[in-house]
Amino acid sequence: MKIALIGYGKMGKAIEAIATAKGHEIIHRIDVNSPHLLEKEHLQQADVAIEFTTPETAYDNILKCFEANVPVVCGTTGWLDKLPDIKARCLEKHQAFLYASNFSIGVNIFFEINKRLAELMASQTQYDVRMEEIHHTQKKDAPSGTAITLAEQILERQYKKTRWVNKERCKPEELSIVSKRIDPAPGTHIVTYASDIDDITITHTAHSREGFAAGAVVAAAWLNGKKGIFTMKDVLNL
Ligand SMILES: NC(=O)c1ccc[n+]([C@@H]2O[C@H](COP(=O)([O-])OP(=O)(O)OC[C@H]3O[C@@H](n4cnc5c(N)ncnc54)[C@H](O)[C@@H]3O)[C@@H](O)[C@H]2O)c1
Ligand SMILES: O=C(O)C1=N[C@H](C(=O)O)CCC1
Repeated sequence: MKIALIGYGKMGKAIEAIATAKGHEIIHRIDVNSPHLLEKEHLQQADVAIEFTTPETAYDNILKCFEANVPVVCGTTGWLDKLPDIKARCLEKHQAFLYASNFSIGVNIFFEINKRLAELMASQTQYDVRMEEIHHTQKKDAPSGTAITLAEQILERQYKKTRWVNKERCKPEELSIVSKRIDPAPGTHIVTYASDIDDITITHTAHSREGFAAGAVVAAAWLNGKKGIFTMKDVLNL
């Protein structure tokens, strides 16, 4: 599979290592210094594009992939206000798009556990739910995309909570997400249900970026040749 890497930072480099080891070919490494490689004539040489850049650049990069008729796997977080628009344009232009706030298999299983736990706790009103996420200090967005996914899963099932907030002290109807930035944390997510009697805590701790990168490569191989909008649930059959 010929891959165009859009974003050649920490994730781009981790993806390159895994994709190359699996026998895939990286035909473009695109970053802020090589914007010309985002032109159609270059992008269309790839079977699939993998986009890990910045909250400010993901939207335009994805549209360029659609213009070049290249399936795109995107892991950039912090731009989700534009996701409905990207999905509409993907369908309108008959393209292929797969977004995940977190590509690791472990986190995608954690998402399923989080949903089930939220369902079980919905009627246990003696517990109050809160969240914490810990990442490295270079991270641009807060809360993390993964934390937002977890929070939305809880909000869909916990009738006591009406919205998430990115602070510790909040109203009873708000779901607190505390963001900590500590090097070199690749990504830790903690969901706690606390009561006077006991606490239930679920935690996912990434030990490196390998899981995110490996998941993105699996997703890219899966998306190659398909049309439509997909998630990691489709890839992993969860
Ligand atoms: N979904 C996941 O599993 C997952 C995992 C880790 C990180 N992320 C997200 O991926 C994104 C990138 O993370 P990172 O740690 O690699 O960041 P990074 O800062 O190390 O790298 C970002 C790269 O994007 C490049 N870039 C900036 N503007 C660009 C543009 N217009 N076109 C092409 N490239 C451009 C930069 O040159 C840099 O190489 C972040 O949003 C992060 O939150 C997602
Ligand atoms: O390093 C990052 O940045 C990460 N971003 C994703 C998020 O925002 O959830 C996934 C974990 C690592």
